[in-house]
Formats: sequence, C-alpha cells, structure tokens
Amino acid sequence: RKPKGYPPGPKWWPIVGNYLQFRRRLTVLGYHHLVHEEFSRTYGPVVCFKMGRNIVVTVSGVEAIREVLTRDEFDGRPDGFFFRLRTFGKRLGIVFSDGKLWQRQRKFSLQHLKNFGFGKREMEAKIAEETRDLIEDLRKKSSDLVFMHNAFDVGVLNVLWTMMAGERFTLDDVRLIKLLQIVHDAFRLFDMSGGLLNQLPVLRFLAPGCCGYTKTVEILKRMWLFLEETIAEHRKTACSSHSRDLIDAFLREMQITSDSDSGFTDEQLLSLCLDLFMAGSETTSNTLGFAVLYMVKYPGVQKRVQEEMDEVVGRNRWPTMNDKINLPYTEAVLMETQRLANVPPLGVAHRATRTTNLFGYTVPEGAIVLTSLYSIHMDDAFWKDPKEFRPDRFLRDGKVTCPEWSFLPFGYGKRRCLGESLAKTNYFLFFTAMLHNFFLHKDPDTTEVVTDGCDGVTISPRPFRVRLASRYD
Ligand code: HEM
Repeated sequence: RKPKGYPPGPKWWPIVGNYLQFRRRLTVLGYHHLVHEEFSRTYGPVVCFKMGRNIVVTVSGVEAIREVLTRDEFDGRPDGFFFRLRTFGKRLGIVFSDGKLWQRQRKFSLQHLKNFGFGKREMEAKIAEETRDLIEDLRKKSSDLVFMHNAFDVGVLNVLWTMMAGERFTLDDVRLIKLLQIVHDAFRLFDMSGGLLNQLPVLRFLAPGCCGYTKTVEILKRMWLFLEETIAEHRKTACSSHSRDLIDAFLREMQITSDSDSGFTDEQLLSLCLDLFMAGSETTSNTLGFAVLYMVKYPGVQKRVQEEMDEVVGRNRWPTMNDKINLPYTEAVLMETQRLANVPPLGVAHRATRTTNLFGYTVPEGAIVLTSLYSIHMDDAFWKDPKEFRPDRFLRDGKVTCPEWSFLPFGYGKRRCLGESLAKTNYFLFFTAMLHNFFLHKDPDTTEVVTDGCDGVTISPRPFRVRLASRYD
C-alpha cells in the first residue's frame, strides 16, 4: 500500500505497482507523456506511481515544475539497473550521474568544450562548413524525393564530434550512419523512467528479449566499440604539450589528478563520450526534422520565413548568427516548432536526493521525478489553442517575446541542458540554410503531412520525404 502523505495517484498493485495500468493506457494513447498527462488531469499537478520497484512522481504545469527545477534536493538523477547498464554497473557519465562526480565532470566538459570552440565564433564557422556540405549534398539528390527526417544527423554530430574527438565524418560514412541509426533505435526503445528493465531487473534473466535487455546490450556494445577505438587512437597520437580536443584533455587530466572521487578514469571517459554523443545528436536532429516537416505542412509560414530572409539577408550570402536578431519571424518559427514538437516531452528524469515535501505531499528519497515539459508547452490556460502551429504567438510588436517559465525546451536550473548554445546555433544555421536554398514541398505520393512523431525518450519525426526545389534557379 502507498504510505500516507505520498502524492495522489492510481492504486498500487503488488509487485507490478501501476505498470499494467500504465501499459494499457499507453496502448490507447500511444505516447508515454500523454499517459502522464491523463493521470495529471485526474489527480493534479503532482502524481505518484509505482512502477515495479520504482516510485515515480510526475510533475506537470509551471508551478510544480518550477518547484522541482529550482530546488537542490531534486537535482539528483535516477539510479538503478537500467541507468547503470550503459556505464559498467557504476554511476558514471554526465546525464545520469550526480553529486561530486557530476559537478566535476559537467564543469570539466563545459570548460574544455569551450576551449575547442563551444559557444564561440569557431563553432559558428564549423557549423557553416557543415551546412554548406549538407546543402551541396541535397542539391545533388534533389532530382528525387529526399528523406529529411534524418538528413541532419551527420552534420549536427560532426560539429560536436570535432570538439570532442577532433574528427568529422563525410555525409555518406556508412559506419557513422549505422551508428546514428542505432542511437535512434535506442531512443525509441526506452522511456524516461528507465522502463521495465529498471522496474523489474530480474526480467533480464527471465525474459531478456521481451524486456529490452538483449537489444540494449547489443546497442551498447556497438557504441562502446566505436568509442573505444576513437579513444585508443587518441592515446596513440596524443601530444604531451597540448590537447587537440576533449578526449585529449581528459586523458591529460587523468595523468595529473589524484582525486579519485572526481572520476577521471577510463570508464568515465567512455561514459562521458557516450552521453555527449547520444545527448548531442538525436535531440537537435529531431528538432530540425520537425521544423522541416512543419514548413512542408504550412507553406504560408515557409513563405514568410523566406521573405524575411530575402529582405534582411538578401540572396548573395547565407544567414549567419548576426542576422538572428533581425529575423524575428524565423526565430518565432523555430521556437514554435520546439514548443509544439516537444522533442524531450518529459525532459530528463530527476531524482529526490532526500525525503522532501512538494505541495504538501511527501516525496521519498530516491523517487524518480519526471518534469512534463509537454504540460507547460501545451497548457491551454497560457497558450491559446496550443495544438495549433502559430509562430506569431512568440511575437509582440514585431519582436520576439519569450515567457520565462512557459517555454522550457532545454529545462532549467543546475541540470539545464549543457549543450544549449550548440543546439541553438545548429538549429538556426541548418534551418535557415535549408530555407534560404530550397523551397520545400510535400511528397506528392502522400495525401497528408503527418506531424505525429514516434514515441521514446525523445519524440522523433516519422520517416518522411520532401521535394526540394532550388530557390536560385
Ligand atoms: C534541440 C536540442 C536539445 C534539446 C531540446 C535538449 C534538451 C535537454 C533537456 C530538456 C535536458 C534536461 C534538463 C533537466 O534535467 O531538467 C537536457 C540535458 C542535457 N543535454 Fe540537452 N538538449 C539538446 C541538445 C543537446 C546537445 C547538442 C548536447 C551536447 C553537448 C546536449 C547535452 C546535454 C547534457 C549533457 C544534458 C545533461 C545535463 C546534466 O544532467 O547536467 N543537449 N537537454
């Protein structure tokens, strides 16, 4: 039975808790975040579930989410079998670690990524190079219909990978394309609470295929192999006097640091690379995929973006970050895409690091806390007709206006997205390069443009094709 004082929620059943009930609603509603939304409509902004062994508290709406994201005791990340599986049974990496190791690793990663251009002019130059490559490649393919749901994968990853590992991949690099496909599959396989494998870890022995264990291990092995090879190559070619990239910087730090708690070990290096690779590729590519999809669905919006660019930038050069401030409609389109697509609908799971009180309810230490960013972005009390794609809602008197709490695509607080500046620059430059160069038209073989994505840790656009017509012919 649920202890007294816990937040409201559906009745718990022995062993499975609310798992079966959750699954049944998931079959009907199709998305994890919609099941959480349905429960929050019944029970309020703080809902408590038991999923196998895990207590999960979902918070919805601005007030409750603001409480969670601004209080230190919610800055933990969940622990458990699933969360440790990718990091050798330990709490490593950056996305799902906490405490001293996380603090040190987050600071180290940010500081050294900055040394290699992150958030600076060099980063913009790298992205510009990637956009040129992509546009050229799309031009070659444009006599046919082009798949666009994953068109940005390699270019987006290249920017991060140059800072991390000092190398980039060609757009047709088969090994990388396969790797990105398995990252994509991994994001579809799991959910933010850790899924069945975290709730009932014994299932890895009883039904390894059904609970996702076999597939997860297969994906991880391929990722580890790729990263191990990259790290081994760095060891062989590292120069003792200077670091070329984040991996080099980490290897140097391993030699000088004596503090064992700060985590400069071989396993942590691999885990950090894995986390940044996964966090940095899928989210941005999916967001760009949705942006293209909405432009195809709403040709009037596409036309306004192109007219704005023609007026401000002209046709003789491509848009740069300096133009952003003068392209308010374009920026509003990018924001509206993030609001409506909700690529990470439940953010990244948090954990209560001690038993605490939330809106008069007891949240026990160790509870997994999910923040429904979806509930904020789709709140009809704040956003009129939230299901409509309407970029003008982000404009006032021709200028971009952004509410502080009702738009949180990158989260908030100490756990806020580490890659936000890279993500925003990639997003703006790839999107504007696309629309500057091409008219995007619907696939004539389809009757309707479907914008409902695929469920998972992030929401991804379903595979779709576009007809690209050059704006320069
Ligand atoms: C449009 C693209 C992106 C979106 C929408 C996004 C969104 C988010 C969100 C919502 C969180 C969780 C915040 C929380 O826990 O409350 C997060 C965390 C994180 N993101 Fe991003 N992200 C994006 C791109 C990136 C990129 C490019 C990187 C690569 C460097 C990255 C690295 C991370 C990391 C490492 C964390 C965990 C931070 C921590 O736990 O301290 N993200 N992101």
